[in-house]
Amino acid sequence: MSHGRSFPQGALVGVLTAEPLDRVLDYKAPEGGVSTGDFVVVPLGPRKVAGVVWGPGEGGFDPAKIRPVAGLLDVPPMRPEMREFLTRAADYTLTPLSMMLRLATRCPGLGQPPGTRDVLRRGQGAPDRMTPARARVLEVLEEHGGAGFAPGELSQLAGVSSSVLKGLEAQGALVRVPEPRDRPYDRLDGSLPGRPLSDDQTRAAEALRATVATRRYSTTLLKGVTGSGKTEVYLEAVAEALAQGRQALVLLPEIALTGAFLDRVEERFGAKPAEWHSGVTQAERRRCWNAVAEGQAQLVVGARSALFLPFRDLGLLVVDEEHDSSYKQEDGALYHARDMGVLRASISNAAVILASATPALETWANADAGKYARLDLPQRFGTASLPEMAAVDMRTDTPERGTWLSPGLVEQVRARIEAGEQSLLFLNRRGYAPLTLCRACGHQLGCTHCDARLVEHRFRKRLVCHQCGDSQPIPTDCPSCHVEGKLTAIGPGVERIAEEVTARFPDARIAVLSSDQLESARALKARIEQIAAGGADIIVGTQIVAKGHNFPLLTLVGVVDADLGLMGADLRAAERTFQLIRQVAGRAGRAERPGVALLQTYQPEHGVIRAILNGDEEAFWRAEAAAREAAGAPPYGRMAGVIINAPDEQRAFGVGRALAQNAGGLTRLGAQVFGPVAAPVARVRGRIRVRLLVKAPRGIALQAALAAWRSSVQVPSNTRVTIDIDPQSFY
Ligand SMILES: Nc1ncnc2c1ncn2[C@@H]1O[C@H](COP(=O)(O)OP(=O)(O)OP(=O)(O)O)[C@@H](O)[C@H]1O
Ligand SMILES: [Zn+2]
Repeated sequence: MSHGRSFPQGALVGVLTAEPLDRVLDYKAPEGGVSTGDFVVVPLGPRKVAGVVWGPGEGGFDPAKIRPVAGLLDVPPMRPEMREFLTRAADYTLTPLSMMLRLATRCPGLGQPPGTRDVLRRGQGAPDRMTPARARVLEVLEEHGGAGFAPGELSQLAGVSSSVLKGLEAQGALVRVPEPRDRPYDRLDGSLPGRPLSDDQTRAAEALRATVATRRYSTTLLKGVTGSGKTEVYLEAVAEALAQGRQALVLLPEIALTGAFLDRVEERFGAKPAEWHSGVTQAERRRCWNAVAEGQAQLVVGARSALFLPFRDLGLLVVDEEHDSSYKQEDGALYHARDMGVLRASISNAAVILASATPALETWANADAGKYARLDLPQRFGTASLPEMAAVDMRTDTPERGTWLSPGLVEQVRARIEAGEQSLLFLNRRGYAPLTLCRACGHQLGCTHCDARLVEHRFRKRLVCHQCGDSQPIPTDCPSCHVEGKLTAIGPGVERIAEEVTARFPDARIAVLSSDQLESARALKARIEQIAAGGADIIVGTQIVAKGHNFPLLTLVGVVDADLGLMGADLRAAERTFQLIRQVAGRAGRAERPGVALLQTYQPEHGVIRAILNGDEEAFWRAEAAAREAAGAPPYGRMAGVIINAPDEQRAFGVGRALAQNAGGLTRLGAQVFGPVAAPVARVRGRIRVRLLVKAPRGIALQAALAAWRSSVQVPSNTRVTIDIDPQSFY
């Protein structure tokens, strides 16, 4: 029956698939007809692939050759808002629509009926003997807190063959049980009372609730100093969305933060929300995707890709720590989750809350210009006060040779240990040493595939390339001159700071927190909870510790190298340094005991260091905004990066020069084109990278001009041209 379907059987329809074709393909509607938005299966060559009916077919092909749609998938149709969002996001980021659709259909087993499926769980039995492979399987189960896994997923996660699982199953250490797919989520109760709020918090919470209650699009910057209780406040806006019967999405920049957030949601609304990020199982993803589509999931906490979930009625989007650079997706579809989130919300009539203690300059400027509303929480919650901040002048308070901590900072750490308080030493550099050098010939150890130095990781006993991830054992003799025993580690990474601290305070309990420790989200959460409960005296960490954690006993933050971020020529060097150091300093003194943050620097008179210390944030943003405006830089001008990736230099520069010569369409609009030049990291995984940079005034149709520009140049098949709109990184 074709009743209610807009395309009756045989009608020509356009179907978008996630295959890399970059166009909508024509098919004939099947028996019963289809409507725009329906999820379908279509034949493509010899295969069958999933797709979405995008509208009427284009026609113009031999009708006899057009094949019919093979079937409909049992999934709620894609809503018009979602189609509009994908289209506009694709246009904005110059990404093929098919790639956007792929982001929006990342549901394992899309359209398969719920029913049950067999999963493996931990059983009562013990293995007869423990092998490393068996131990890994049990560890994975342990880490996921008793969740069941499809056998294939479990063997993949544990990196073991299916025979290992069979062995464990035979001994009863694993049991196979049927599990219903897509169990509904527990109801969140928005009417439960929250914690009593301070006056500032109440004011902000009421204003946010009001924006949600309008059921119209708006964006509000919630700027609150570290520890002011932004989470507590935006949970009130979530309560309002729940009261309205609409869905809410909270984006967090780091999986390690979701654990604490889930607990707070449970405490506030009586149940846990849905989760969407790389740390959840396939079954959980599927459950989340389907429950979001059906409107059964009321609240989702997730990583940036959660923006592409099929919400039935999104009423609120919160982007927590909105300044965080991890919201920019840096490969595949290059999009910024904050900006695309605002787009998505404006299409769905949803309210947006951008929460941060140190907003992105873009956000600050949008609030300053009145495009976004702004709410401030100027004080920490309760009796806690903001940490006192001071510089350690490394020119006079110089560390001993081969060490990195100044005598002044060491004394402060000692005092904290004696008082039973915690210290955090922050250095945004993973590994043991950023450079390994041969003292005999001066050779620096580099990656064979990339333009990058190898970084020593003593913990893993390997040299690692941070560009491509390749690693090798640490050699004993120099690969260039073959002299033995002359390879020397130069400069510190967190592991080296931990080594120094261990030598100075042999009795202290030291915790190293770095993103490369390959821990599962659950293990990391447990470690963070343990530290928060007082399980460490000294924490040594990279930027992973700067974000949003609450360590009540922490009263000292030492920034090992405050100058580190200031050296690059990056457009955002000042902004990033300011945000990172103020964030990490904000970990100190969050409970009753007051905190101190000490910045080791060789240039205490540097403008950015002074701004960080004196805490006059508005003055900093205003100065930074003025400098950007004078330079025509974002957000006052627009930028697009062009990255050409080719097997050799000739081809890369060939395409680059052709682009530069064809730039008339852009320059006529007032844009400037710089390059081609070899990228700062000119070789990655053996391929050559060349860049161009486009600077344009605001208010021109930049994307259209860029698209025309890109297609005006012949690109050899093994060469890729990527356009990065509003680039965040320039490597
Ligand atoms: N109204 C309140 N009642 C009780 N405790 C509160 C209240 N508001 C905040 N807190 C507590 O204060 C601490 C800081 O709150 P929260 O983590 O929300 O701050 P934040 O502004 O997000 O900080 P940051 O930007 O540093 O992540 C938390 O331990 C939180 O539980
Ligand atoms: Zn490499």
